[in-house]
Amino acid sequence: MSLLLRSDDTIIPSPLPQGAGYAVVVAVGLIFALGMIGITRLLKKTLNEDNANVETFMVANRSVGTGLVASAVVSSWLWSTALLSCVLVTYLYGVSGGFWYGAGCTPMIVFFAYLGVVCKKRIPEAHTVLEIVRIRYGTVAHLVFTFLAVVNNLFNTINMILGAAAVITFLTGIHIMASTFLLPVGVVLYTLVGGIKATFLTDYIHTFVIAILCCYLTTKTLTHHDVGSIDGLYDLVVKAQPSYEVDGNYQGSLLTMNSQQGIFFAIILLVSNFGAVIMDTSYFIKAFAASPKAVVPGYVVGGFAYFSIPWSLGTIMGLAALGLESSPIFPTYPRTMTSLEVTNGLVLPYVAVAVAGKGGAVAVLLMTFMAITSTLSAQVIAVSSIFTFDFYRTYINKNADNKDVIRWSHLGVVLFAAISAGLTAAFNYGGINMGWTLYMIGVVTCPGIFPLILTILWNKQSALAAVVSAVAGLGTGLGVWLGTAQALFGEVTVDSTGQTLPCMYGTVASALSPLLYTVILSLIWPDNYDWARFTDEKLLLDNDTSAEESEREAPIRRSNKGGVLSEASEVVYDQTDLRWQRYALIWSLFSFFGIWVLWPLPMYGSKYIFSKVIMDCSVTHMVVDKSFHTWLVSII
Ligand SMILES: NC(N)=O
Repeated sequence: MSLLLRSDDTIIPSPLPQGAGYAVVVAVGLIFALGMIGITRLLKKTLNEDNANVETFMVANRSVGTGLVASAVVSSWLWSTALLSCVLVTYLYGVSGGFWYGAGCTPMIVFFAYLGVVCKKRIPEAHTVLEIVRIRYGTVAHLVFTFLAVVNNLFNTINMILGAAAVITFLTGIHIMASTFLLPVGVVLYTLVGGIKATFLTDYIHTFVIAILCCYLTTKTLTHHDVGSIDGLYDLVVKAQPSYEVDGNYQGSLLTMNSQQGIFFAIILLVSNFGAVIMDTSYFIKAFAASPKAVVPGYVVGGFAYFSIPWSLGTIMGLAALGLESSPIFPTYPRTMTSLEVTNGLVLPYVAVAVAGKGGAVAVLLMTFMAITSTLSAQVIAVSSIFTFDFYRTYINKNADNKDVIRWSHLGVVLFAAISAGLTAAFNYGGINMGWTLYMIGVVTCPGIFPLILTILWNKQSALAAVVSAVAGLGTGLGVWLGTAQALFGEVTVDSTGQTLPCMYGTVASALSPLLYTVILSLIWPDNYDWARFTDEKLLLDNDTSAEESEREAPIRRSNKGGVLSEASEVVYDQTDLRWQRYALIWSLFSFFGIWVLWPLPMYGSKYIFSKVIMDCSVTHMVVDKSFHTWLVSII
């Protein structure tokens, strides 16, 4: 990252008391857990949804509708990191930062609609994508991809907790270790009680609350007496410009898309986010949990709805931070923010406190808490599913019954939360913060992207090619990342490895080199996989209810592989769903070319500097977009 290395030891007093920190982190978490117990009981009574049945706990009987899928996609993708980082990159690079954050988060979610619908067609009874790898390629490939998937979930989770804990600590003064270890507690409780349905329901509530708080903060900023309006914000940025000449931006301007650092960040974010989504089993679980007709509209609406949140929040709050940093209302006044404060994600809380005082602090505290809990819940259930289906049921107890599997999935939830909180604490003590993980995460999360996609889409990719390309890709990415840090900065340290160029080259090498390796190996020694073989193995778990009891509760079907399926858990995929596959492909091409290429790149090429009128139009567009998407995801 090209941050000026500024430091100053003045500690900024927390705007809220420690009690508020504990109240939110512990009490709100417990309230969610209690609420979830009530909802789970209600669902069991009214809809016969029993979380003691593993198909319900893990994939919600594969019957979740479009609205919940869309809000769950937005919510599980709306990392606390995203809320903090979209403001951070606007502060660093100007208007391009917030835009690239939104644009770098949408195409992979929309593309996932395609992948999800193909998976549901080819292997409708799956719970995790790793089951698919095992059935196609066997044990070695299964272990390699399981390792890569867990690494991905771990790094994502650490990245989220690092940012959220730093912000909660600044806002309330509670010790950083307290927030690091207490944040996962409430999540574990309600996830244990509610299973994946809990994550869908809380995701809905979280998305709604976060969207309302974003509207509150951005409105409060634009109407603050030191800002006044969009024009006022523009004037503030123009006035502050001489203190913020950005290296690599056209004329150093904060108001241009022609930002070299901005586009490097855009590439890092786009590629590493493909890794974060494709290698995260929670997106596959959500696709498996959705009814076939809900996958595509759910992911497409969710992907597009997401774009407006970091774009608008990042642009308005990031520009306000630049405009107000030298004003007495800014918490760090008379000094500017240190590079550590910036990379810890404190730009958003500082500017929120500047424009809205304690109200702003409460809004950021709640937003961060809502974001971290919903995303953590998704991560926890993803790793729990790997632990249960890809470890316990595969290698320890092949004949595990429903009760065993539920017990192990609960154990997985607790273990993963504890390990990730422990590792976050270790990272913290090692001097690593959210900014560092934000930039380098793709190096470790991307090597499996192409081998995994081709496992689902290309019947010529062989087991050898999948395994070798992923492992060699990880080696290539790590080598390029560390080698570039050494070559450019003469040392391999936390500081040099967190810089933009080593992270960009490392991430791109991690993601693309496996494509080259796997295509070459598969052309030399091709596989010729028959997709029908995916359905040879029965993956659906029968529940433990006696036949007589089930007869009373739900109509019984016999699956073609002998399993007893309730009406709710029947896995259906008819040919009309091919239509959805086509739509998904069209939308994913549109999302990439529309949002990432055709819109921003001509603005980059033309070296355009935003005029006041265009700034007015842009900010109005983002506010309307955000309001519309909040409404859309809330009501469907
Ligand atoms: N959603 C992300 N990757 O910020």
